[in-house]
Amino acid sequence: MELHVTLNKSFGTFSLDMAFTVQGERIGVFGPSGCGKSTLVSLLAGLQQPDSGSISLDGEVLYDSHGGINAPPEQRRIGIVFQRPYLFPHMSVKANLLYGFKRCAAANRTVDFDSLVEVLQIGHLLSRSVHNLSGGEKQRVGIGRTVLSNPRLLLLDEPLSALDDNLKFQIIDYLKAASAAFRIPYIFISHSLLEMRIMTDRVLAVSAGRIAAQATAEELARSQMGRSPIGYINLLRLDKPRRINGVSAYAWGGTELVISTVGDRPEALFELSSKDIILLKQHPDAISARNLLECIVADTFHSGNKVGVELACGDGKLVAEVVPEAARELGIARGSRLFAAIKASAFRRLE
Ligand SMILES: Nc1ncnc2c1ncn2[C@@H]1O[C@H](COP(=O)(O)OP(=O)(O)OP(=O)(O)O)[C@@H](O)[C@H]1O
Repeated sequence: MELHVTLNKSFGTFSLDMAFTVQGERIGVFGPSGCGKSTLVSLLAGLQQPDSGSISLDGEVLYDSHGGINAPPEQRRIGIVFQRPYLFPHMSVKANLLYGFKRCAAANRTVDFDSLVEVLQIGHLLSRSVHNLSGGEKQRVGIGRTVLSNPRLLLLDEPLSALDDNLKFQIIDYLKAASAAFRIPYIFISHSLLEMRIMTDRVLAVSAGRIAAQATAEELARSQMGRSPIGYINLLRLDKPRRINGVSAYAWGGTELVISTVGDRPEALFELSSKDIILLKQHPDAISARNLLECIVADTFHSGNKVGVELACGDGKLVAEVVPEAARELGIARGSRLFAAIKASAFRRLE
């Protein structure tokens, strides 16, 4: 997918003024509340008209204020998944799913109904009314209805914001699976950097109606580390826990991580903040932290008033943060050897 955009739109004191070109299949639009993310979505989809500018998607001009081009939403073939799915209350799940499909020109119908139902695991819901579906089921039906309208681009407008953590990760898997199965690129909109890192390859960072940066989510996470109260979040997918004395030990990077959460799942995603890793120059005699990892400094970076330290711990990678004075005292430089101490309780299970 290749998108060229130049857009201007003003409402009262707010003005959106964006110009960008972006290529890829998993694009993110990241920014705080009120920065203009949803306005961008509605301008791209043709739900609102810009004051001026142009939009071209894969070489096709959808909007051009100079050329007098303004393709209506149905011709743009851009599907939107909203924070809350607007399902038709008087229709069954199946009728809701088929709504967009029936309106889509036969030549554009590349998404097969049965395959979609399987990808989203909604076969058992088809004859149900939408009234008593759970939040996660509703969202799956909403995704299904949008995907079945056979869009060439999906705009995912904060589709996870109304869901609790557990459900969020289920829906992430369904969104990724549907986009991959039917080869539909997406633009994922969110104020969550964590979601950006899980869902996207390239991110447009938006601030006050402007594109502040275009980067990978990883680059953004590192650049925000020193300014963020939660630091840099290490994401660790761990599996096959062993239960020992009320804690779990997961194989990781050729060693083991001891985590105090005892889960029932064979595999889970954990987060660990860069703030929760203590670096030591020498092996201590004894330490209360249950994890003491021998590491090599793979890289360092500056972020705000902190130094980020990328650690290679066997085959595993972690990012820790220290103040510059600590970096000097520890002699931190690429290739230096350190110990990383992490409490078993510092890991938080995300799914
Ligand atoms: N139709 C409108 N009329 C007047 N102001 C509007 C209109 N639509 C949006 N705005 C204003 O434009 C700004 C950007 O709104 P927008 O909904 O695009 O932000 P957002 O980044 O999506 O925020 P959030 O994450 O909270 O949904 C806000 O200040 C909003 O109040």
